[in-house]
Amino acid sequence: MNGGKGVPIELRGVTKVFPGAGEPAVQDLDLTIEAGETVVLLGPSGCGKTTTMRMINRLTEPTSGDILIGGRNARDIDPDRLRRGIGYVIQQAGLFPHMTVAGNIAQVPRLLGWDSRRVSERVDELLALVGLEPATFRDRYPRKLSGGQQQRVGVARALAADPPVLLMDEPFGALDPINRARLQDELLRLQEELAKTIVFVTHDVDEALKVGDRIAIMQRGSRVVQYASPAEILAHPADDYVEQYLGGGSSMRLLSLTKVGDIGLDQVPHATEDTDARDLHAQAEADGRGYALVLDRQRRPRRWVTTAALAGAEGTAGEVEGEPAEVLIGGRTTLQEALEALLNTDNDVVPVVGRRQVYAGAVSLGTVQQAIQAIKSRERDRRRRHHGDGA
Ligand SMILES: Nc1ncnc2c1ncn2[C@@H]1O[C@H](COP(=O)(O)OP(=O)(O)OP(=O)(O)O)[C@@H](O)[C@H]1O
Repeated sequence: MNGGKGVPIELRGVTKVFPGAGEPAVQDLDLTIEAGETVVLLGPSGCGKTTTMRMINRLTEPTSGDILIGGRNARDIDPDRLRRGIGYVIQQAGLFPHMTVAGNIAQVPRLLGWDSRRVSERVDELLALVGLEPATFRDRYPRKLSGGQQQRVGVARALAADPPVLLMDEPFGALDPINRARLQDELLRLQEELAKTIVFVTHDVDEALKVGDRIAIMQRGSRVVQYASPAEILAHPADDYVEQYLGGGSSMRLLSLTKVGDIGLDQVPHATEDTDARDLHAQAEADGRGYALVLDRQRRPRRWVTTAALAGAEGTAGEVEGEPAEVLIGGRTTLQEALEALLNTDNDVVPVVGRRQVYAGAVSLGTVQQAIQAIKSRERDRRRRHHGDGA
């Protein structure tokens, strides 16, 4: 396996029976993970998530079945070599206490025989990548770091040799909620850049929904009850077990998953400040909402004006008095955040801006509601098609 972008992983009929155990920890598991995808294994304690993950890097050997990584059978790859191509992050980082941060990160590159200059450049690059100032952190010992910092170093270490695959076993499980959310955000950012194939174990539903491209919801014996995107799982849980596991609030969760830039936006009457006020007035009248948005010449939202103020105005739209449009949201804002913004302004819409704050549309309560309904019906159709095809 060469470094770099993710490769697919395929589990075929994988079973693991631990010696002396009554039932298999993993039974006849089939799972396909696409290249560059983050797949979350989600399920209750003891259902077999960790065992499944540890078979991918051969820390645990399957009793039967095949695991293909980038098309090659893991069984045919020397375990040490295999593990150098697979970054592994565990809860509480598992850093070596007697080694500095740099020493910990440099482990695999040194094993690979990189020269010391290349190693130290890589260490600094990775520290910066995970948000730690290299000069401050490279020579520290793990005990001098907070839990969140240790976990960042753990991620840097796993990425050291640029492996195509990352296994993350409850990586943020020991962190407080704020640091946990922060590291989840960082992981999403990193993944956008690196496109590794990531297998991520958690039993936290919100974490799974946030970081997963797809989620495998498991029961005992690693039996997969549903394997689908977060939106599909929320819109259409496969059965009562999944529904219970999600614990309700599916629509609320869809709000926190969906980005404003991905939904159909509303349009409010709008014009740039050099437009004739009468034109904007005509637009506002036709719209009937009672207000319009004036943009500056770069099309950035500037102020709200009422239809009444526009009526009879003779000059340009920019000369009409109004309230400054202070609350704006970007396309990467979640619907949940957009709702908060809506609740915190006196207006019933919030303008959405794109690059360079250019006006792109607006969000209202109605827009949010329609978006959630659209997601649900889209997922329903997808499901129907899927079942139709499979019949
Ligand atoms: N080394 C082992 N020897 C014997 N049994 C084991 C071993 N490792 C795991 N098991 C058993 O296999 C089953 C699955 O364990 P596993 O750790 O994979 O579950 P998990 O879903 O990751 O749980 P958790 O969320 O608590 O980590 C459990 O019944 C566990 O007791």
